[in-house]
Amino acid sequence: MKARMEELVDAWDPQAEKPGKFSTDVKYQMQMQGASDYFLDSADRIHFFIEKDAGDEDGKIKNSLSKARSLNKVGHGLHVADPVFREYSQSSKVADLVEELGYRDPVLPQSMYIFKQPVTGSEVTSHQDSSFLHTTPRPTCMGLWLALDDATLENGCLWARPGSHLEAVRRVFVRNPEYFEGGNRKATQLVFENLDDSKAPAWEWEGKMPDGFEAPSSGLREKGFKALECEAGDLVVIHGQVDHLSLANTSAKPRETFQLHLVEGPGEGITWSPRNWLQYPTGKTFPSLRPSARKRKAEDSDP
Ligand SMILES: O=C(O)CCC(=O)C(=O)O
Ligand SMILES: [Fe+2]
Repeated sequence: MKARMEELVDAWDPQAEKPGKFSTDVKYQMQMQGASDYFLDSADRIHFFIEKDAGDEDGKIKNSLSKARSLNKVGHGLHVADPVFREYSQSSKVADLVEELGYRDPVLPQSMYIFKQPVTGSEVTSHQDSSFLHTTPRPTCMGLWLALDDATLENGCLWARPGSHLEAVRRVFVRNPEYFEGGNRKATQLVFENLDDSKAPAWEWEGKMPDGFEAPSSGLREKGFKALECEAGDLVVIHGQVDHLSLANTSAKPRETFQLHLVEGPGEGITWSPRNWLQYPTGKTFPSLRPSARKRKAEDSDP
């Protein structure tokens, strides 16, 4: 996967494509990423997003940085658009695991390759994945987070808050009806909508890390987070309601990961929210991880 990503980055022409910037800082997300069609169009494609500090005003990569070192992540369709990532994402190994975890008609809406660059890799603020990949009548999102390097306290490993999987989804990140239905082109394209803020920790609503970025480890532990250090090749399974985050990588070591997100599909009476930021082009559906669907596909392509 690392070797394949190097090839994809080599072939990427930032001048031609004008990379999007990515940050989980809420205000920034509304202004910059929310204003980017490149982000909205990335669902079934391979799009490149640079760190917010890696670009100038028009999104051009600063001269001091190579394109490879500027990247925050690549998404959100590696699992459909690239053969190497597709092979892993739609493998029996992944499908069997997901089935064992109780999914009956799982589909794969999204994948991401996160770089968390040495020294410049920024934090991912605390969130529940079901805010970004929402289903009704109940949330069904699950993340499969694969470490491609050892992930430690030093280079920005994951942190999660045990027990938070029992809490409600507090907000959803949706396409703004004012923009998409009301035709207000001055409105932001994406907005957070509150579902249940009764139990939300104050720091979440301020769009901050629980600790305000200072003395991270102790602040996080006080708020109930635990570090999930792991080795390259480990897979962390993240329930869609679990609060999780990662801190900036201030070390010289890389921390690359490949993430898959799945939800339960229509066979189980579950509907992908038409308001989710991520929507496939008309006529296309998310790839299925259901064993029967995968078997049929393998037979179809068997010469
Ligand atoms: O890799 C990270 O730092 C965070 C990733 C994440 O939030 C996810 O995979 O859901
Ligand atoms: Fe996440």
